[in-house]
Amino acid sequence: MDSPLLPKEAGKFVSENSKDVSILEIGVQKIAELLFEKRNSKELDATGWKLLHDLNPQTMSEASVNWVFVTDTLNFSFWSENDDHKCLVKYKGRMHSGFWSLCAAINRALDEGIPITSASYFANITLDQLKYVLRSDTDVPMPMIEERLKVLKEAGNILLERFDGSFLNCIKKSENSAQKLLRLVVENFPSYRDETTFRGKKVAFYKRAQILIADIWGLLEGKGDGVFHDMTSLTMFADYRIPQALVYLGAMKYSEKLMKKIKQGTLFQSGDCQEVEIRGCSIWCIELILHRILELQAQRGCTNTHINSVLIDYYLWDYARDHRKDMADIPIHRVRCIYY
Ligand SMILES: Nc1nc2c(c(CN[C@H]3C=C[C@H](O)[C@@H]3O)cn2[C@@H]2O[C@H](COP(=O)(O)O)[C@@H](O)[C@H]2O)c(=O)[nH]1
Repeated sequence: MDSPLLPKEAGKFVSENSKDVSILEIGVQKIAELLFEKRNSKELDATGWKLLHDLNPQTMSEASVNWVFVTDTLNFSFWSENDDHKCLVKYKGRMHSGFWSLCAAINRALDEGIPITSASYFANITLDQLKYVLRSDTDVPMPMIEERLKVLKEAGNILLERFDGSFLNCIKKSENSAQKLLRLVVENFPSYRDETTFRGKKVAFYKRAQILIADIWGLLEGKGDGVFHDMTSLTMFADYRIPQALVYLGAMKYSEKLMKKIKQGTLFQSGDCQEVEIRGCSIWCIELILHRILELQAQRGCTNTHINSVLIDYYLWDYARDHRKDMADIPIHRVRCIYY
């Protein structure tokens, strides 16, 4: 079977053949200038992963690496039909929603003495135990609990059988290459194989596999086992938040027909043509933004920055979370799948 186009090439191919999603140069330029001004801030630095997000582990350890692996194995589909009625998890006095509700639930379980990040535990976890770990503090449960159980147990058993129960052993096999680690993850863990076909070509977005590598890089601050000499080969992570931010900021545009479907709350299927166009154009849009930032740096003689698509993604994702209300009239596209 022919191997798929990897995310960067996939994004380029999709954007060149997209009918309902387009990239707007003026918005690309605007975001590039916004981020250029922030080039030396913590928001655009690997250390921001811990400094800006207190639910993320704050210590570099094997346990923290496995925390990242469990969290990114479950890092998908948190949206609810009604945004005013959704899963919330209370942790240390604060309510958390979406992706952060998952992190809060993992930390709550660990505080309760449940070894949720130990492969020997989560490889054999029962549905009732997982429901307890991920329990909501509202009457709306976290979506897709059955799928979460399946992918978590599968990942736990593979980690025990092939990597002696620790994701750190998988990282060590990558020889400090993000691309090698990407291959190891998608070859060994089926739930990370975020691949589809578009206009007759196999394309891969690998959203959870790439964010897993990026989160390890962030946790380890790009040091020691977290040194990846090819971090710039990773793309943004094609989820449902970044497209919303790109449309809101004027860097991407949906056709009238597509925007109408999204505003009606249409449930798209993973792999639908328009869903692939949204994800693929998001990837390519961020690549164009990165290219513009590098041009601005060259024009203005700034050479010391280390910007890449991962840091642009992290910034825009946090931006989308912080501007949820401002973006209310740009709804997310709805999909239920295990990939994002
Ligand atoms: N592109 C991109 N997608 C991301 C993330 C993250 C979490 N990363 C944070 C953790 C440490 C880093 O510093 C990041 O701040 C989650 N997601 C995706 O978003 C969706 C959840 O959205 P909501 O329902 O609003 O929570 C869902 O598809 C989830 O898979 C990211 O960073 N980039």
